[in-house]
Amino acid sequence: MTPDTDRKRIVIKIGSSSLTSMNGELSRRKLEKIVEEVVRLKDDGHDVLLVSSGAVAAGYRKLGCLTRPESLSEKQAAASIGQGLLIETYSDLFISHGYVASQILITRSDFSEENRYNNARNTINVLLDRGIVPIVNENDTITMDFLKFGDNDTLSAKVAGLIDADQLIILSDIDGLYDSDPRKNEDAKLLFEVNEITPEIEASAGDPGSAVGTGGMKSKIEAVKITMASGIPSFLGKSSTVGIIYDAVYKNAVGTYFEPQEDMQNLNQKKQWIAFNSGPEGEVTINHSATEAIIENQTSLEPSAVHSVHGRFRKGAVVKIFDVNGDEIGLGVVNYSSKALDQLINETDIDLEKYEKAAIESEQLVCLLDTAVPAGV
Ligand SMILES: Nc1ncnc2c1ncn2[C@@H]1O[C@H](COP(=O)(O)OP(=O)(O)O)[C@@H](O)[C@H]1O
Ligand SMILES: N[C@@H](CCC(=O)OP(=O)(O)O)C(=O)O
Repeated sequence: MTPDTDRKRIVIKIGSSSLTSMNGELSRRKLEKIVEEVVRLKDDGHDVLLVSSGAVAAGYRKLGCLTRPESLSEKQAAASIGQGLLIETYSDLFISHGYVASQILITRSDFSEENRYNNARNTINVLLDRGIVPIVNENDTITMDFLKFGDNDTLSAKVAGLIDADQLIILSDIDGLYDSDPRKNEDAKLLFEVNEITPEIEASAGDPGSAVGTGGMKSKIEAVKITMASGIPSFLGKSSTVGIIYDAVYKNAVGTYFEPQEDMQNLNQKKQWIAFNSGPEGEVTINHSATEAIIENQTSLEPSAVHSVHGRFRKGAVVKIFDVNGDEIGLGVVNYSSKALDQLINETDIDLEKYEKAAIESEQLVCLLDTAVPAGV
């Protein structure tokens, strides 16, 4: 057991290609290998959470499909068969090593509601504190296409942020990020360390490499953008490399390490939720003089900063914030409903100072936004 200071929270994302054999069936041998490495980390005293794909891959043949289905309802039906098989296999394997696994199925709408987001964190904290290995997947069987995370890369980054993980390890069928898609360029070079997701890196990331993969390198880069902004180091490596998970934690693995720089954004949990999980309900355009406050200082704004209001939103909703040129400058939690704000800016005879004083006296919130996050973090 490591001393408590060395105890890390590790999120490991395992893609479909890392769990299936050549014919697309779930491979017990591959799961065994992953579980053995997780057990080594658990024995060292670390907390480990798995984000595991594989439900569709494990279920589609039993549904009677010869190849991974294209239609949403067939994928959902396949996941309904496969998710059970997946967890049963993991659970058996962990129990044989003396550990207990649990299943958590999440939809995007669970994360877009702040209370449910916080509740998910509390549940996972209890499980980790008691030594359980939570296994997370998207709740594929019920999620509508347009409401899906869609790929587990992004889900794993959001889960890493949710539980304030120390590291995210993404396992795939490739040994890291290359400077161009290796299927298209045989001279592509493996990048061992990345400190910033530049436009060149984004452009180098291509689609999935296998019939069972979903997100490809594109979604892995989207995921790493989230962990970078949250100050969480990430690693991308090849699942079939012996010892890869264990070695990645101790920085001995071959692959790509994504190391956030100290001067990068390090969003607290509230801001992470606003930036990556909330669904903005409306839009607010703010005056020129107020834009700096958001971009530079991420400070709150007073209602007098509002130029115009678009759409309907409730008090406490997340809204997109635009400058008067129509450029999106950030997101924020608004302390007024759209109706109240409309009234404030359209009532020409309103004495804002008096209004705000009265609001303070009656203990109402006076700032327009209580938390703001600049665009593009
Ligand atoms: N720049 C790149 N570097 C590495 N792999 C890339 C790149 N661009 C595209 N790919 C492809 O992304 C694939 C991994 O994504 P995916 O098939 O979705 O795997 P998984 O099922 O593990 O999530 C690789 O096999 C590779 O072919
Ligand atoms: N939730 C889906 C996985 C979707 C997904 O992201 O797959 P992959 O690109 O293989 O990690 C499943 O369990 O089949």
